Amino acid sequence: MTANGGSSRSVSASDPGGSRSDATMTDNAPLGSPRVDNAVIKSRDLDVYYGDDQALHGVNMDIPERKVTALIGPSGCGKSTFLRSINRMNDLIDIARVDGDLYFHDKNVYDDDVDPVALRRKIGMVFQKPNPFPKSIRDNVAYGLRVQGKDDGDVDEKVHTALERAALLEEVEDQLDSSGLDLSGGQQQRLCIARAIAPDPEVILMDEPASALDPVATSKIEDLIEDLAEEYTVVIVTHNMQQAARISDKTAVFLTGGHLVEFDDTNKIFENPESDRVEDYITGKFG
Ligand SMILES: Nc1ncnc2c1ncn2[C@@H]1O[C@H](COP(=O)(O)OP(=O)(O)OP(=O)(O)O)[C@@H](O)[C@H]1O
Repeated sequence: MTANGGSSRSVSASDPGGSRSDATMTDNAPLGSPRVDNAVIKSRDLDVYYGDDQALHGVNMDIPERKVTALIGPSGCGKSTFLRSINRMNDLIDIARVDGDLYFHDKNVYDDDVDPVALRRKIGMVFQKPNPFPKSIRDNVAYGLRVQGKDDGDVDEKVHTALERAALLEEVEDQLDSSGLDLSGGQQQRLCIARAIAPDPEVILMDEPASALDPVATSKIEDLIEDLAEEYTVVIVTHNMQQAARISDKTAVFLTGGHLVEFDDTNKIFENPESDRVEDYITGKFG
């Protein structure tokens, strides 16, 4: 896959159309319980390359609906690469190439007829550093609606609803026309979350959303993520294992070289992982 839209993904011989609804997990499945009943996203033998370097190796994973799934592992193991492959943000990296399959509701997002922009309407993203626009609070959230073509009807009502869902409304209700840049870091991140949820996506991808925040702001974001999972499917990359243990339902552990080693209920991963290497990582023997 390249930024200019050319897809170089390979298509398996057993699946010449590039799409299959059964999405059977292969022998390459990680340890643990990688299959879930209510999966919204399924990756099957997903490889990602940057030029000649392979960043992900045959990732097989089911992501359950309306739960928080945490992606953890040491630096450079491919967590962000996997996250970005879900809504094809890797398309924006010239040298990135994807092999294998990534299903969203049983549709392979790498099929030729999938429009990545439309896909990102359904699968929104929040980044590590809060990145509000130099616009008013109202316009920051309304921008999310405009970009997604959902600025028909009552924009103000939608802005209010998104700010409320992002647990920010009470703090900014009287200053909707002030700049988003005047908010604290934690408020800016909740503003970005409001912008992401305003168009009402199904899935929210979060790449270390609290790593730039102080403990109080982090705690608010963690509470918010747990609340969001009542309505949305949340996938979060975090370096903070306590955070993963606190807020996630499922945890995927990637280890060096871009391998998904174990996937299971979060309690199981933190209390009784199957892999010795995962146990060593969880207990801080390497990081
Ligand atoms: N845009 C890029 N161009 C080239 N190589 C990249 C790019 N992004 C990531 N990589 C490489 O892919 C591998 C996985 O990186 P990735 O950022 O996905 O890991 P990560 O687990 O999220 O790391 P971290 O925890 O440090 O953010 C690394 O070797 C990295 O150097």
